[in-house]
Order: sequence, then structure tokens, then C-alpha cells
Amino acid sequence: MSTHPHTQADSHKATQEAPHAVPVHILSGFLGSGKTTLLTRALDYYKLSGRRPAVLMNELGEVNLDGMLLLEADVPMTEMLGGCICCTVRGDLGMELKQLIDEHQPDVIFVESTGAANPLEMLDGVTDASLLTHVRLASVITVVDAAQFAEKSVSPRSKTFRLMSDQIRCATLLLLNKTDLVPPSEWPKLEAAIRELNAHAPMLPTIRSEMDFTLFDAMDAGTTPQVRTATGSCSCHSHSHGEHAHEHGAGEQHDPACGHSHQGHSEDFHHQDGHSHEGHAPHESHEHVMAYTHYFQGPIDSEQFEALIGRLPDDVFRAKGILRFTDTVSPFLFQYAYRQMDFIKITPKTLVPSVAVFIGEHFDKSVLTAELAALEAAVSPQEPSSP
Ligand SMILES: Nc1nc2c(ncn2[C@@H]2O[C@H](COP(=O)(O)OP(=O)(O)OP(=O)(O)O)[C@@H](O)[C@H]2O)c(=O)[nH]1
Repeated sequence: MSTHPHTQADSHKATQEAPHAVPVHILSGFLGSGKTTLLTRALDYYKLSGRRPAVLMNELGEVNLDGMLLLEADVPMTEMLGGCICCTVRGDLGMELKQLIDEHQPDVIFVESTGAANPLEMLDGVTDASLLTHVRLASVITVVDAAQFAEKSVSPRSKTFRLMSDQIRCATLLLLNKTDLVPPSEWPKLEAAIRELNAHAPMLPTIRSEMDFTLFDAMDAGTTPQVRTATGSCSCHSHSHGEHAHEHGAGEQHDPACGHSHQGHSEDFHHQDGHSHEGHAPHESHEHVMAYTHYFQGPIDSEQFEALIGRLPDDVFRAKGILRFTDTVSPFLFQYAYRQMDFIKITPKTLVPSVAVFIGEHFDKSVLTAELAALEAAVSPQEPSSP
């Protein structure tokens, strides 16, 4: 994998940019694809080199579970909860970014959207923010869950696949994540399907969002590095000429289907809204996604909880939470994404609630609420709870 030196045009562009524009990376990708995993690694990379990253997190649920844990990483963070950044809370994005910059003077900002967000609207949000303060869109990184994408691409008309497609189209860098869950023989087919949606953005096959983080330095400097894909082909397909140097600013790489005007796009990120919204109905893409947040009154039985999760219907894609069990001492971070369940023991430094968020498509909240209530009721009051 190699990065290319700046072209003349890029150096010229760089000199014209506002000197203190803070690079903003938008992390996009469907629910549970690996955005927070990427964010955690990226924050470590910046912190190790003595730079100050900041985070703006958006969650569909009423509680920011990822944020609670990130806070412990000592990174300035602001959160927008209870709605999707790309519609209900979009108007606040500019103010939130401005506040982050005024209060913390970060060197870089990561905006992690909900997995249901349409990146186009976030691009607009960052552009609006550039009117309030000096921010510069450095990248839109879309994390694709390889296994989920393979499964969903079978029904290309489904709302979920359309949303995934929008997220892929808008990317300036693509991570084909969770490749450990898909046999390498299937990667080229997946890559080809993704290329149909976005022919230009470099694509990296990853496991747990592990990548060459020096690529962020190039993106912060306003260039997009050339990278090689797992199959060895040049990732910028429209210019697949082996070692031929070709670079694009973040804006230039957007697919026309992303709904943006391409002319002078990287400038648009700094100074004006050059987006074209014709024929675009962003909210349609994810209005089918809903979230239910459940606060537990006390510890629950771990085996019964696992069994409940095992019974979740297919239309609940994603769940996460902080749970306390009757048979364990420490609380656990619970993750569920596409039928994969994970429990990680945690030692929170601050008081955290016992809570779980369930995200999916038109699922029956009442059935889930009743099941969770039954789980809580099953724990007799006499049973000793964990300290
Ligand atoms: N097997 C496997 N699991 C992964 C990989 N990357 C992330 N995960 C797991 O997938 C789950 C979801 O990862 P997150 O990073 O929280 O995903 P996210 O995109 O931030 O999720 P939302 O914010 O809910 O949209 C976690 O349990 C991760 O440990 C991977 O490459 N392979």
C-alpha cells in the first residue's frame, strides 16, 4: 500500500485553504458494521502521535453507550441522541461542531453517525458547519459489513440494501470489514458489487476495522492516498493503470449518485453549499429504522438474556447495552450485530446505567418490552444481586 506525493494542483489547493480548518472525518456504514471499532483505533492513532482528536457521536437510542466507554479514553466528545443526525437533529450539527472547536481546539474531528444515517445529509451538515466555523471535510469513510452486505445484496430492492448502497456511494474511503466472516474466495464478488455503487473510493479489506492509519495523515492534508485491494487490483477503478498517480480531494471522489454537484466540490466543503438535491429523498432511506431503549431495574439472569437475544426476530438488526447479571460481579458491554453476540467485561470509571438499545426495522416493541419485563420479573427479590 503506498501513498502518493501531492500533485501541484493539490499543493495549490492547500495554500488556498483556511489555515486552521479542522479536518472532519464522517464515519458512515450500516448498523453494527464496525464504525466505533474504527473510531477507537483512529483515536488511539492520533493520541499516540500527540494530536488532539474530538468526537461527535450520534445515536438513534436515548443513550450513548459507545460514548460512555469512549469518554474513558479521555477524548472531548459531544453527543446527539435520540434521533438520526441526517434528519431530526441535523440542524444542531453545525452548532455542536462549533462548540467542540471553541471549547477544545481539536486537531481533527470524527463524526460517527447512526448506522441508519444517509451520509448526504451529514455532508450538508458539515458544509453548514463550515459557515459557522473552520471545518473541512477530509473524508467520508463507509464501513461495510462484508457478511451483511453479501446477504442483503440478494434483495437489492430492500430498504436496508438501498440505505447501504447510499452509504457506499457517498464514501471517499471504503472499508470492507468483517472479512473474517466471509471466505476470501467471495471477496472479489463483493468488491465487484461495491464497485458498481462506487467506482472511485479506495477500498480496504479489514478485520475489526484495522487499517493503515497513516492514511489519515494524507486525508487530513487534503489528498486521498492510493491503496491496493486484497485482490491486488488498483482500487481507483476508473484509473486502473498500475502505478499511475491519481489523486482526488475528498469531494471529487463522490459518486454522482450521491447527489452532489462535482464542480469545485472540495471548495464547496469550505465555503458554500454546492450540493444538488434534485430528486433526492434522504429520509425515505431510513425512516423504517426504529430504536427501543430499555432501562433495567436490576441485574438479570445471563443465560435467560442470551436465550432472549437468540430469539430476536430478523428485523432487529442490532442491539447493544451495558448489563448487570445476577451471576457475575462486573457489568458487561453487550453487542449484537447480525446474529453475532459479544459480551465484554467492563470496569466503568463513572456510574453507568443498566440499559440496552434495540435497533431494527418495524419490529414489535411491545413483544420485546414484555419479554424484557418477564426477564426482570424472573429474578426473585431474595436472590443476591452482584455488588
Ligand atoms: N467478527 C467480526 N466482528 C467485528 C468486526 N468488526 C467489528 N466487529 C464487532 O461487531 C460489533 C459491532 O461493532 P461496532 O464497531 O460497535 O459497530 P458500529 O458500526 O459502531 O455499530 P452502530 O454504532 O450500532 O451502528 C461489535 O461486537 C464488534 O466487536 C470484524 O471485522 N469481525
